[in-house]
Amino acid sequence: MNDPFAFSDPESALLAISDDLSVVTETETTDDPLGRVLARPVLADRDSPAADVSAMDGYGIRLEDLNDDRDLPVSGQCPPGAAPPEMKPGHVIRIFTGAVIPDGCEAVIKREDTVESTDSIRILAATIESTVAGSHIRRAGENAAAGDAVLDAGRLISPAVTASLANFGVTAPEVFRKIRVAILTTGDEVVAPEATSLDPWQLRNSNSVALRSIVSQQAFVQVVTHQHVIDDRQSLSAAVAQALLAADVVLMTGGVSKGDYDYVPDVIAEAGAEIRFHGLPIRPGKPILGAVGPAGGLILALPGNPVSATINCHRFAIPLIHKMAGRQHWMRQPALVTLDAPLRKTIPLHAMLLARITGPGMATLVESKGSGDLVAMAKSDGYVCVSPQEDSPGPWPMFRW
Ligand SMILES: Nc1nc2c(c(=O)[nH]1)N[C@H]1C(S)=C(S)[C@@H](COP(=O)(O)OP(=O)(O)OC[C@H]3O[C@@H](n4cnc5c(N)ncnc54)[C@H](O)[C@@H]3O)O[C@H]1N2
Ligand code: MOO
Repeated sequence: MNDPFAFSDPESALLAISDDLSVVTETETTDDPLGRVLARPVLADRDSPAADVSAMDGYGIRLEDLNDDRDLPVSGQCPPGAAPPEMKPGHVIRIFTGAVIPDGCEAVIKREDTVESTDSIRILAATIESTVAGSHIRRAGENAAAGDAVLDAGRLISPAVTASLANFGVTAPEVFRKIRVAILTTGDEVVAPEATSLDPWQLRNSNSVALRSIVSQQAFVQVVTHQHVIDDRQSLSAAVAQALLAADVVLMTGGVSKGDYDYVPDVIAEAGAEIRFHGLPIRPGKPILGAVGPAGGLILALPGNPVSATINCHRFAIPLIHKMAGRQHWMRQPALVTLDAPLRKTIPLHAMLLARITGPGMATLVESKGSGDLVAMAKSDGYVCVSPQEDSPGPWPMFRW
């Protein structure tokens, strides 16, 4: 591990390594696009809205018929889902939200701004004053004209985007293929979570589950393998080589610091990867290693301590995987929170501290015994990122699980 650090903060390390990672180019169409990354811009197939439509339930009127001294006869109905009827001069037409505006109709009056009788209405004086051409009318193409690009390539398909896709008739958009992730945990003391009779020197493999949970929250990730390897150099080399062939991203935990069995850095270098950083000024996670594989894949070797592995997978792997998945805006913009109290001590490192949301823009730190405290981590909503030598309550960025 190099000291001084190759980068002074997590963002610089992320930006530097991101430049060398390969970004997916292969595409596919999917009828289940939620959470995937759009590979091509989407163009409006028709004006949106397709015609002038009413924004309210009420009455369509010509401006010349707007006056306060008479009842206006209602000449007919203009419902949505039908071509608009003709509108006679000197009359209003009953119109409904979303219905197409008939020829000659210049404004819509909301029905609550009228006094309604059986076959006529009287418009309230204040409404007559305020009504202008276009009142409560949505104009054809005001959202987008046919042929306009309404969604850019590189957009994450959120629930909001699915609605827009459906509106423009795109049911199976072209998206980038999924990013393949391999998870390799290491350590002779680590046993499967199913294990029931453990020796005191054994512990269950929580890192494999944490990493899988974090990456699987992204619909554009496919976990192709998750494997546990003992601290044996040859087994580790074989597992890393295999993972690099099978996956775009290899996430490892354990064996990355300074112990006699910490083969991970050497094995990664021997696999032909270029190590961009080994050690960053962060806590937890100081021994973290980031490398770029021979084909531009990401290798992130996270410290074995469970809180460290979880936080740093979330902090480093997720934005980089977003970049590799083709997302245009891949660097996250976490919300700022203010803590309910100043920090008890300062450290010369970027601290990532487990925290719980207590209200809008407010959080409290979760008491924790350190980077092995999975009990504290389960009580947290995420972690706040505090700059070196700071003890102020913030505001600080908070990443939520
Ligand atoms: N001399 C030094 N020693 C250590 C340093 C250092 O800078 N100098 N850094 C410390 C820090 S910080 C961390 S974090 C750990 C990271 O070490 P490793 O990545 O080599 O991790 P291990 O030693 O393999 O394991 C640490 C800890 O985590 C447990 N573990 C490992 N894998 C799993 C898993 N899959 N699921 C659950 N728990 C796991 C393991 O049993 C250990 O208790 O190094 C410090 N030492
Ligand atoms: O990364 Mo270590 O987790 O600071 O204990």
